[in-house]
Amino acid sequence: MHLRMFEIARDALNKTGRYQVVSGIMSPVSDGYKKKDLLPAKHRVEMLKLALRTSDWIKLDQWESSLSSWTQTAKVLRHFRQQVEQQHQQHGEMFNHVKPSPSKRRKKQQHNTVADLTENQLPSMEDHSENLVPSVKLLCGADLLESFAVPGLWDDEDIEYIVGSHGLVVITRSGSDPQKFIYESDILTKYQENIFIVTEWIFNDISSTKVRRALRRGDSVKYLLQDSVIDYVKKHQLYGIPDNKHFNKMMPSPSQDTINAKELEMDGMGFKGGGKLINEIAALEDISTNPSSGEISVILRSAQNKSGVDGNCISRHLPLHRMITHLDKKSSQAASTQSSPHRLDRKGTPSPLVKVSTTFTREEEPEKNHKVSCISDIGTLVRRVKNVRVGFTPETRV
Ligand SMILES: Nc1ncnc2c1ncn2[C@@H]1O[C@H](COP(=O)(O)OP(=O)(O)OP(=O)(O)O)[C@@H](O)[C@H]1O
Ligand SMILES: O=C(O)c1ccc[n+]([C@@H]2O[C@H](COP(=O)([O-])O)[C@@H](O)[C@H]2O)c1
Repeated sequence: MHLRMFEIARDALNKTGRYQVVSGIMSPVSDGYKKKDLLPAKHRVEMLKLALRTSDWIKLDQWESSLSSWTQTAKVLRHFRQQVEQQHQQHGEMFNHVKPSPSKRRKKQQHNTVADLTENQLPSMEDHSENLVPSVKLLCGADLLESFAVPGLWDDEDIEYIVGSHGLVVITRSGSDPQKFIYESDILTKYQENIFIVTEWIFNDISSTKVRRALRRGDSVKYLLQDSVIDYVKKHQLYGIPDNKHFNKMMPSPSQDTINAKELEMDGMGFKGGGKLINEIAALEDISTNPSSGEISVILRSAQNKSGVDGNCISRHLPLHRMITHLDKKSSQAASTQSSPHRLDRKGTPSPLVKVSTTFTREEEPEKNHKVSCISDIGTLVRRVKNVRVGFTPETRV
């Protein structure tokens, strides 16, 4: 949501026609902030780098995080203003996407020097010339605005400086009422012209605390964080994620998922990104269940290898050490016979051909791995069998 906030704010400001947002700056707090669960800046910075790879306008700035002690937000904003002014002097045109006409530009050059600008002014579309220095505003959620009222948390003069000299862009958050909060605060009411409230209608009650909690519990956070960030968290065992094989299999690498999806287009074998994928065509020969033990067996017969040890086809139990990522019934020559699991039970019915894709990760040798990580299409079959529990015992067959 920290990244979404930038997008929401940019849209809202640009739509007014009075602003053109030229850049977003993400400034991770220093380790000196000592907030509970705050990871070392080194990791937070790396995760941000990964998360920001897909943005061409939100930039990571490491100045604040590189300091050993915590810096108040007012000072951080002052720092960025100075930086923006410096950059503007050196490469003024970098902030200009819309070039005014030469006559207009001359006029602006005469009147809009850095000193002419009030500190909280952002360049409007009309005034968009190289002589306008972009202003720096603090982007926050409504809860941060409301934290201004927490006794002893913020210095009054800092609040005045932040709101009076820079300005705020506040994204609404469930449970908050920024308008009311501003109304009840004398200082905020005084500078309310500088507070831009953006009502976000696509409510998203996500919070870092909740994401960290999910990670700690080994729950999936896919689609809440970028895949690359999830991989980083896993690799470095951050946020107390369970360091055990069970967890690793319950939350397989998202990048691996992507690779598998691509690989599924092709038949054959391959190693990519640390994972080994085997696609094979097999005949679904039998599915049987044992309600008392919870055991489920699927017997597949390799369609390629017709010469079995006993002279028949090789029947293969798919043990749980395999992660069945895909059981493609569309490739079946007799897909319709699969609609009823009872039919599958009956020996002698034509064996439907299925395409099975299994994935092993390099670190996890299949022989040692006895737990199911993911069952996709076969789950439909399994759900139809009443009173069957999928067990996680080494003997269980799927
Ligand atoms: N879902 C959200 N909607 C609007 N603003 C948000 C949301 N999540 C975070 N923010 C804002 O992001 C900024 C960074 O805050 P912070 O790091 O405390 O995020 P958080 O997700 O609320 O974290 P935590 O759960 O640890 O309090 C704050 O201004 C906060 O208001
Ligand atoms: O400057 C202050 O007095 C101040 C007081 C409280 C919080 N902040 C900043 O607010 C940001 C969010 O803080 P938090 O604790 O809500 O994650 C973080 O960048 C802090 O440095 C800043």
